[in-house]
Order: sequence, then C-alpha cells, then structure tokens
Amino acid sequence: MAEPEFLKILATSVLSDDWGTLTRYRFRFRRRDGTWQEQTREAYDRGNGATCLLYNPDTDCVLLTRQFRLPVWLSGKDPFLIETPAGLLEGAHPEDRMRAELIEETGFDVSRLEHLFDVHMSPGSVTEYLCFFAGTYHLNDKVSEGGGEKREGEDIEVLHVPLSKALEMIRTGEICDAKTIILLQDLALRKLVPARS
Ligand SMILES: Nc1nc2c(ncn2[C@@H]2O[C@H](COP(=O)(O)OP(=O)(O)O[C@H]3O[C@H](CO)[C@@H](O)[C@H](O)[C@@H]3O)[C@@H](O)[C@H]2O)c(=O)[nH]1
Ligand SMILES: [Mg+2]
Repeated sequence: MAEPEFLKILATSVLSDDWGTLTRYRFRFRRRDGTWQEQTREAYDRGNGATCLLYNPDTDCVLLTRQFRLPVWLSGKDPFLIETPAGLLEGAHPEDRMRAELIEETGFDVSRLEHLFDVHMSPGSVTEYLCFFAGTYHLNDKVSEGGGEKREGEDIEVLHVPLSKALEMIRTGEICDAKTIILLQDLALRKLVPARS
C-alpha cells in the first residue's frame, strides 16, 4: 500500500502469523503542527467480515444467534454471546458471503439484502471492518437447521426474538455485542423514521 505524505514506515516485524497476522510497525507520523513523531503500534489482521440483521414483518421478530466466544470468556463476561449472524469474507463478495453465512448459521435463505454501511470494529488495533446488511425473512425461507459448521467447531443456537424484547435486552446487558446493538438500533430508527424514496 502506498504511504501517504504524513506517514513513513520505518520497520515491520511479524509477531505472530497463524490464524491471523499480528504485526508490529515502527513509523514516523507527521503531526498536525508539522513536526514528525516516531511511534510503535501493533495491528492484528484477520481479514474483513459481514453481518446482517434479518427482520420478520409477520411476527415482528429478529433472527439472532447465540454461541460460545472464547475472548468474551477471557474478559470475565458471559461467553454465550447473542449476536447477529456474521462471517469472515475470505475474499468473497460481501453480499454473497453474507447470504451463504446466513444459511450456514441460521438455515434461512433470503433473496435480497440491503447494504447499510461498513464499520471498523476496533480501529486502534484490528484492521477488520464489517459490512453491515439488513434484510427480511419469513418462516418459509427456512432451508436447513443452521447451527454452523460442526467440523470447524461452530455450535450456533438460532433465536427468533421479538424486536421490542431485543431492544430491551440491550438495556439489561443480555445483548452486549457491538454489531448486534448497531443493527437493532438501526432497525428501530428505520421503523421510527421510514426512509424517503
Ligand atoms: N483454527 C482457528 N479457527 C478459527 C480461529 N478463529 C476463528 N476460527 C474459525 O473460523 C470460523 C469463523 O467463522 P465465521 O462465522 O466466518 O466468523 P465469526 O467467528 O462468526 O466472526 C464474525 O464475527 C466476528 C465478531 O463479530 C467478526 O469479528 C468477524 O469478522 C466475523 O464477522 C469459525 O469456524 C471458527 O471456528 C482461530 O483462531 N483458529
Ligand atoms: Mg459467524
């Protein structure tokens, strides 16, 4: 990647290169007052991802998942996290990847997703951004049980939660995942203020 005029990379050192790549960068950064300052930062690269909130207008429910997340357990919180379905892009087109991920994780095959925005989830240390999608599902869109890829260790519970209950679960702390909170609040806002065509 070409360096912008305010940045000079002096050295890079790969600290770990397994599932993702953790690299230490030493660089010179030109401050707003024009002076240059040397800094060291570590960046973890595990690619980019996509996430999606599906809403069922017949039942007023949203489709969520619950699965064990080791890093959440390490932080001392309840590790069975309630989340919107999400997956790594692995080089695929975000919408195609998201639709495939929805089938794998929830068993629902939906035809069209709306791309909302891309969000950096942890910009101080992780390169990843997530492509956010919204869509509609109906109970007859179900094509399989979902649950994720057992051979990859996934054991995903599928939840149909009334939207009002899901919003309340943000307040109670039962839903405490950033992408899930963003998408639930976005849906609530869009229902409150429908987009003008
Ligand atoms: N061997 C190995 N496998 C891993 C590791 N981390 C994840 N995996 C496997 O890689 C697959 C990742 O599953 P996805 O559904 O593609 O991703 P995700 O874990 O749900 O992550 C999604 O949500 C995250 C949290 O919001 C996002 O950070 C991520 O970008 C993605 O959207 C799973 O089968 C998981 O077991 C690891 O460190 N080592
Ligand atoms: Mg996933």
